[in-house]
Amino acid sequence: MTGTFGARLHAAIADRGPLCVGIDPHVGLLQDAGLGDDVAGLETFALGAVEAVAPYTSVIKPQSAFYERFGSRGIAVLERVIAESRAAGALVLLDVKRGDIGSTSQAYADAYLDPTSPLASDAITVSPFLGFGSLDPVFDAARRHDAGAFVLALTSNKEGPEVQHARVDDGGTVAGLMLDHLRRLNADAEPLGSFGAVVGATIGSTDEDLAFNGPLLAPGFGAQGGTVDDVRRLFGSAAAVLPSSSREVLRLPTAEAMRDFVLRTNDELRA
Ligand SMILES: O=C(O)c1cc(=O)[nH]c(=O)n1[C@@H]1O[C@H](COP(=O)(O)O)[C@@H](O)[C@H]1O
Repeated sequence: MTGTFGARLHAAIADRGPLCVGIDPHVGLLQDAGLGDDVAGLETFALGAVEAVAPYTSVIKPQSAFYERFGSRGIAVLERVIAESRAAGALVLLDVKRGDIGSTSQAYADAYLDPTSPLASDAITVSPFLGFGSLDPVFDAARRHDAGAFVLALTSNKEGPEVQHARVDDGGTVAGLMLDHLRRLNADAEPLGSFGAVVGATIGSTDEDLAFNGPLLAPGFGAQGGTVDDVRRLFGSAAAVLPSSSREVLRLPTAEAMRDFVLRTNDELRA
C-alpha cells in the first residue's frame, strides 16, 4: 500500500472494515491459554493472535507495555508482531502513548515512525499533556514518512474527564482544544487526514464536535463496555471511526473464533 497514512487507512477500512484489534498479551490471557508468563508464552500468544486476525483486520494495535515488561526479548517479539501484521496486509498502530518536550518527541518519532527503525509502524498513539505543539516533531515525521499519529482527546477511562473536560481560556475544554488542533492539521487532506483523535467508545455522550477530517480511534469497545450502538450514536458525524477491541477478541479460545469475531463485527459495524 502506498500514499499517506490517511489514504491507506481509508482504503483499508473500505476493504476490510473498521474494527481495530489490539494485541495486548495480558498475563491472565497467557495463563488462560495454558502458556507461561514468559517470553516464550508472549511469543506464542501474540504471534498466534496476529496470524489469526491480521489477514482480516484493517488495523492491528499492539500495546507496547505488554512487550516491554519482558525487556529486550519482549521488544523483539513486538518487532515481529509489527512485521507479521504488516506482511498480512494490516496497518499497525503502535500504542505507546508517548509525549515529551519537542527534542525528545523527535527521538520518539525516530524510534517509531522512521522506516529504518526496527519498530517502525504505520502510526502511534501520543499524549498531548506537554502541549499539542510539543508533538510537532511526531507530526513532521509522520508527514515525511507517510505515517500517522493518534492524539488522546477523550479517553475511555473514568479518570480522564478530570483533565480532558477542564476549561481552557476560550471557555472550551482541553479535549475540544485537541480536536481543534487536529481539525487544523487535517484541513486539506483528501480523502482522509493522517492525524487522529482517541475518543473512547465508553464516554456515553459528548458535546464536543467530532466532525473533522481525520480518523477517530474508539477504544473501550468490547471488554470496557462499548457497543456497536454506542459507536453509531457517538460517532455518526465522524469521517472514519476505528472501534478498537483487545481482550474481547484475545480471550476467544481458537484462531477460528477470533477470525469469525473480526469478520462478524466488521459486518455489524458496516451495516
Ligand atoms: O490509546 C488507546 O488505545 C487507548 C485509549 C483509551 O482511551 N483507552 C484504552 O483502553 N486504550 C487502549 O485500548 C486497549 C483496550 O483494551 P481492551 O479493554 O482489552 O479492549 C488497551 O490497549 C488500552 O491501553
